[in-house]
Amino acid sequence: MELMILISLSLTTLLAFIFLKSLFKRTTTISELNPPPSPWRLPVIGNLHQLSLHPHRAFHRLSLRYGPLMLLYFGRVPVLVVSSADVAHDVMKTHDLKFANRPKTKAVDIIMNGGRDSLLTVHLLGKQMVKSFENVRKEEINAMMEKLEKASSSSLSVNLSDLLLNMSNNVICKIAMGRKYSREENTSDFENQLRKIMELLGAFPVGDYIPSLAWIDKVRGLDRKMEEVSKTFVEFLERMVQEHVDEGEKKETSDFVDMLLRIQREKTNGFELDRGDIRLIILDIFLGGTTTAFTAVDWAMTLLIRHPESMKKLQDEVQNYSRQNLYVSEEEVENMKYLKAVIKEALRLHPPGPMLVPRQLSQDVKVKGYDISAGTIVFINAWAIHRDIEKWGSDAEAFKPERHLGMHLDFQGQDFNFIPFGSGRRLCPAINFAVTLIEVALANLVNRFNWRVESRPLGDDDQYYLAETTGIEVCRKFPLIAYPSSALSTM
Ligand code: HEM
Repeated sequence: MELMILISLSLTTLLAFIFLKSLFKRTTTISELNPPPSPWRLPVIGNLHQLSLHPHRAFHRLSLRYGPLMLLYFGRVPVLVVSSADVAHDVMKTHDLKFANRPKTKAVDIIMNGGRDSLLTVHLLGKQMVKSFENVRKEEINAMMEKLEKASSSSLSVNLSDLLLNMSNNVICKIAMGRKYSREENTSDFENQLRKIMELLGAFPVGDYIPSLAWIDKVRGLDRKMEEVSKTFVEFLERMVQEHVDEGEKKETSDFVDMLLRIQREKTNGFELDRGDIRLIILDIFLGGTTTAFTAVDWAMTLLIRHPESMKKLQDEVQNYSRQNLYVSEEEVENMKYLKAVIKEALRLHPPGPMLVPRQLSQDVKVKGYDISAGTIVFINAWAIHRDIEKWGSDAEAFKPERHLGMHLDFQGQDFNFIPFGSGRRLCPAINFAVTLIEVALANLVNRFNWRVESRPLGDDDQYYLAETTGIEVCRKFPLIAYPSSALSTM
């Protein structure tokens, strides 16, 4: 009996020792961790109260105090904010693979069925493919020019933002699905659905960050709206894919859906695709492309109209190369150095995704001596990096296309001081697609027309013309209303 008591006492002591040892080890490991600097935070909401309607600006302000690698909490979710080229290099190059996931939010789950990564998107948006759709761009830019010509001959203003959005939407629709789904085609429901999806993907589902408050999303109808829009859009895409199947080989031209169906049939390069994959790839292309390319031209035009000396320089270059033709071709645009500098400068000051697209860390990692845990969401504040005076000089906030003339910066994210399309394995797959469209659209707008806007009655031109929307993609808050007048006849 005594022996039994002795054995059980020894066992209990041993177990207690093992338990305490592991507990002790755990606490020392946690206390040995060196997390990045963090601003103070509130118990339930974390740092959410420190964000403003323009998170890239709020993050920038905080980073001036807490440094280029800063840890915030959205509710209980850790969020890393990167605000210098040096740290961006470590995240997107040194540890690229660990930082390559995209966060799975509720919206991605419901609307995009969890989301998927596809190499095919890269293939569809590659250089050769982009070239083969030159005629589509020409047709749609000319359609926009016709409207501008009408406004010009009656001295009327135009909503240039709207025309640009319509043009780029039409280009993407035709290339992806073989036809337009625009207001003029009486298929505006497609545009509305797309807009709703973008709004919902950019919405802030409280439950994703503070699970105990998930009921708020239900009360404000967010969950229901996501389910509805997802169902309607899936039905639309399914109908559109079926139309392509029914038309089969009869069609003369081929679009992305035809190509994906062919890959599905022939299992090209071992790709196995189902209908769900095809729908998601097409949706991905719309979500990535609908507002970004138009926004870049919209900001470039805003900046040029506000800097007449740059506008004049650009018009001289374009008209010189295009020999006063009505349409400036993509071949002519190739040689226009100032045009390329203007576009880089517009993307530097107003990257359409100022914080890129969020990523999520898949494994624990050490960056610049700080420990960051798996699951942390990561924002790269490209907007702040693009305005860093250490790289860009004391005039970093100014629009000066000339600064790019002596530089060899490209859009591939090799130099982390300039990353409007991101970098590394998550680099935007549509750089060629976007830049080709932006260059040829901008060249044609300034080749054919002189532009002016009305001064604001209250003299608040800066606040008005440079005001930004909120959200992950940042466009002009107010549409660009401008007066075109013929530039070719005045030469
Ligand atoms: C000026 C125009 C554009 C800009 C500035 C831009 C920028 C970006 C950025 C910053 C990312 C995330 C990169 C990263 O995480 O490192 C991205 C991803 C993406 N972009 Fe673009 N983009 C533009 C145009 C387009 C267009 C026209 C399309 C489609 C036709 C497109 C499709 C995509 C897709 C599908 C992704 C997701 C890639 C992934 O998650 O791996 N983008 N883009």
